[in-house]
Amino acid sequence: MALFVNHLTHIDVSLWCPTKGLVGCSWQVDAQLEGELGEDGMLFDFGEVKPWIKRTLDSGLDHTLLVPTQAPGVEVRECDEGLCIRTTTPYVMEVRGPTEAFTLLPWASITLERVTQHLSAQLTEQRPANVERVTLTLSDELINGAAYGYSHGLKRHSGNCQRIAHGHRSRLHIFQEQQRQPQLEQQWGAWLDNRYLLEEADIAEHSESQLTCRYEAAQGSFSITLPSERCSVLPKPTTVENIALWLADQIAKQTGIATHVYAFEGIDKGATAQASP
Ligand SMILES: Nc1nc2c(c(=O)[nH]1)N=C([C@H](O)[C@H](O)COP(=O)(O)OP(=O)(O)OP(=O)(O)O)CN2
Repeated sequence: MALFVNHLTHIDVSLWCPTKGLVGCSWQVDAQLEGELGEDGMLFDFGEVKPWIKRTLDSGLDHTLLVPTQAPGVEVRECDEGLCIRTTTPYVMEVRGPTEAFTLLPWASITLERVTQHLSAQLTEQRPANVERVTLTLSDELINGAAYGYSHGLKRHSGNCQRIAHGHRSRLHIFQEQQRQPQLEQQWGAWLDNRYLLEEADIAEHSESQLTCRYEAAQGSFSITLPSERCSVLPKPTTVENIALWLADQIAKQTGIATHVYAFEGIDKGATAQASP
């Protein structure tokens, strides 16, 4: 007997890719549970499936930086903040933060298949009575048009969004004169893809080649150093509201036309803002 729950939740993470560097991802989570029926005729109450799986993901891998510890040039060590991750390929990066802000995975690269198996095994190990096996399916949102992955951290967020390197993969909709602008969407989506977005006030060091962003948050001290060309600096916190406002403003100035932006933060949510040149 098997029970399924589709669209159970989303996972928003950043991962270190040996070819692309820091990549923001959002994955949809579907779940299947196999086992025996209890006396109540149920395998596991639907009302409990979702909170149980969501709780496990939220307190584990969600909103962390996934680090493939066997990837070339990746070094992990303990530091005053908790953990220090250093990379060399494809670029030099250093991230420091509390241990729970990272998920260390003993692999050469992070793939959706490996993460899916890892989480399914973890949930199966912690399964409730009646349940014999839990199988998750993780998938990227199907996006017919422009999309971009980005990484950031929100130091004032009371939850796990304060972690300095978590990310999202997001749609981008741009309207001018009430019409979608697919060319502008592609252009800005490509420019934003795999960027690190940060608030100007959090810049600790900035040279032509490297930028360090550092802040204190409720969970601890965080810092990230990476190539300046990979970063975009916003005047305010990198909430999706401010990203929408910032993009609308930049695009209106670039094109000289009033612009309306729908910025998504991962799957199915976001903010909208308008700006005039
Ligand atoms: N109004 C806003 N609220 C939040 C923002 C924001 O920009 N504007 N941003 C965040 C974080 O960046 C966070 O990464 C969003 O993650 P989310 O998946 O929404 O967080 P939850 O775990 O609470 O939601 P799920 O149901 O698990 O997807 C937070 N808030």
